[in-house]
Amino acid sequence: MSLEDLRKKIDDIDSKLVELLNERARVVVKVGKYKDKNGGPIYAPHREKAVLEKISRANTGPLPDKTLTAIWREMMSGSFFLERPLRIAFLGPEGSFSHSAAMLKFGQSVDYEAVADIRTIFNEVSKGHSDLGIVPIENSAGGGIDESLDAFVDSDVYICAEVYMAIHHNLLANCKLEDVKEVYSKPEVFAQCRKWLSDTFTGAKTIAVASSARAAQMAAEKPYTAAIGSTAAADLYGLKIVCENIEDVPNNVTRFLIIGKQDTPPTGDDKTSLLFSTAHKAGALVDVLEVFRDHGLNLANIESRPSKKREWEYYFFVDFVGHKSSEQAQKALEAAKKHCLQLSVLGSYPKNDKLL
Ligand SMILES: O=C(O)C(=O)C[C@]1(C(=O)O)C=C[C@@H](O)C=C1
Repeated sequence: MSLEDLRKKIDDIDSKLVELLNERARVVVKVGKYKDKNGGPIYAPHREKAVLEKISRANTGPLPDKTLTAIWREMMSGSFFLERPLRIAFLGPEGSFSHSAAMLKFGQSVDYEAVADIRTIFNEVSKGHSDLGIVPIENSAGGGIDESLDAFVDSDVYICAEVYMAIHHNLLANCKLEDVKEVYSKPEVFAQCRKWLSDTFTGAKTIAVASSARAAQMAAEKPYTAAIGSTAAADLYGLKIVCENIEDVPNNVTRFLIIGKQDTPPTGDDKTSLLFSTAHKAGALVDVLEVFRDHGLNLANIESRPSKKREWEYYFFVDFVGHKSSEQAQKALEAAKKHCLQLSVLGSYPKNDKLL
């Protein structure tokens, strides 16, 4: 067959695909009307998981799963647009890692709201100014993100989903490496590049700012300064990539949480996040953790933060594998409460959604 014939075939298939996509979209419009009438959140993470799994199972190739997943994520972004355009708050400005994660997860057909700090994301969602927010919670090399953990303590938002994204850091500047006098970034980013920074610079000062994208904006404005950030930030703010992939650990992954005011139903493959505090007495934390062991619930993560109310009193953040609605989880939560000053479930959500 000639190239022209092959391209004619592609054109015919494309026309059929457009028709099929719009046939799906017309059903989505009906789903939107149903939700309007009967209630129910526009974003349905449990259904999204089921759709993406079904697509992978149906895929016999030659397209890789990741291509189809990206297409379907974009299609579901279009679904939001048709049902009710969603507004999603992220740690801005544009070009931050949170922005990349948000766009990979929610696509091109939603509205994004860039805010200046993580607490504002919680406030925007809490007040209903944004439907959802995306917040970094943990990095594979640097550990917990304190600002996000602390914001959960006095917020009424829930966790409705989690996503993991590989993070590559770059030194961005408009001068030579040896001329850099100041380096801007987020404290957590410095922590992820600590070895590289100490091996590379003797004189340059590191200056902490609210986000890596804000750092890039600042480095673009002041001579002989650099930022550590994404390649997207370099493009957006007109900086050169002076050194690539400077993270100390090659598999540098950040876990982000999607926060909202909605609950996510079980999928059979879920995680639950808890926040609790215990009295400052010997064995108090162990008593709580033993409850989960005794109920056969596998703990996936534990973090602590000072309560800031009384010295040496802490808030604990624990994730277990399973959904809060299961009988096993209900019993464990009842029992755990007896050992806590206060315990709240931050949310149950589908486990382990990996972004490309
Ligand atoms: O099933 C729904 O609730 C929908 O809104 C449809 C749909 C889809 O396009 O398949 C869109 C968005 C949701 O997050 C999940 C699924």
